[in-house]
Amino acid sequence: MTGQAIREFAPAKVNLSLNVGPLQADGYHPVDSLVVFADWGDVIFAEPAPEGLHLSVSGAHAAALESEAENLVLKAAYALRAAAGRPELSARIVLEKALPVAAGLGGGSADAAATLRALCHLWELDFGARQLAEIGSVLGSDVPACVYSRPLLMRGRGERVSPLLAWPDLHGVVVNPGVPVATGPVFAAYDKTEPQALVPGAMPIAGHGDAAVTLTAALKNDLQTPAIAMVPEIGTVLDALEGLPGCRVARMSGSGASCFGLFDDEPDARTAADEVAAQNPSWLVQPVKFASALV
Ligand SMILES: C[C@](O)(CO)[C@H](O)COP(=O)(O)OP(=O)(O)OC[C@H]1O[C@@H](n2ccc(N)nc2=O)[C@H](O)[C@@H]1O
Ligand SMILES: Nc1ncnc2c1ncn2[C@@H]1O[C@H](COP(=O)(O)OP(=O)(O)OP(=O)(O)O)[C@@H](O)[C@H]1O
Repeated sequence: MTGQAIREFAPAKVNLSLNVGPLQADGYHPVDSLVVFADWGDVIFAEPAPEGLHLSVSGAHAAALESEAENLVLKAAYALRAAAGRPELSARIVLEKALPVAAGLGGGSADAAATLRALCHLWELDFGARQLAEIGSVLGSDVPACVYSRPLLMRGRGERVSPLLAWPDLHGVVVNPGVPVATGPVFAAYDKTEPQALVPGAMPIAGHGDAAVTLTAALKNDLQTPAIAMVPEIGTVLDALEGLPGCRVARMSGSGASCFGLFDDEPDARTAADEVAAQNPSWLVQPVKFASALV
């Protein structure tokens, strides 16, 4: 990459809560989810190229990805070019893949959203966040949320996002047991559990961390029980998090297998992360801050 490269952070998405309604005719489920983003994620670099769209992938989890043509980064680049009506636009893109793949952290969606932001800048296109979210919504249900990458409510099948203006920073630990989980089969397993009609949640208001953690503790993830039935390691991770001193909430994110624990402050979260990592050396354990000013 040259000095002209645009850098965009692609933070991990965590669903603090996830209510899921019954399967709709379009093959998707209505959701109501309180979503936050971590100071941990992938990075996208984009720079000018003489012609075409080119991607190279590096980083700890690069090997888990399929062909470059299937990568959501290139799909996002093509979608943006089409939306702009400018097929001649070109770029060289590098993805540094730090997030585990198929982990419930929205990594592919985060990469797609970061690509939209980076190329919009590189190509000097006049699209705002709302338009980028709309362009990205066909690539994945989590892409609109990832375009904003700040605390928000996600509704519809993921395409309706409402950023939360007064949600505080929170400290936590994200743990992934190393078992990839495909999203579709977890929703399908949920369908066998007689889903209830979705009751829209109220707009959460929590000006300080303690109120936000208390509010989060009262919520749930409807996919957690079916996911644990499919992947028992998720239950083991939740038991480990719940047993840590100072853990106020332990829950699965998205369709799993990643889970998070919330703690009162950063030192508590770091101590807990060290302890769970020491006891489970094969797990990916990451202390994080869920923050608003990430992208
Ligand atoms: C579980 C969440 O991560 C929560 O944020 C999202 O709802 C899923 O987001 P995603 O991974 O971007 O999902 P997509 O790639 O759009 O969809 C994968 C599959 O999950 C199922 N799916 C996804 C989203 C949704 N609201 N209802 C669904 O039933 C569908 O079977 C779909 O074919
Ligand atoms: N850049 C990318 N990063 C991750 N996965 C990608 C990417 N491009 C394509 N994919 C494909 O997308 C699928 C989902 O991967 P991802 O890591 O986004 O899952 P996830 O974290 O479970 O997502 P979600 O939380 O949105 O359900 C995988 O099968 C993967 O091969």
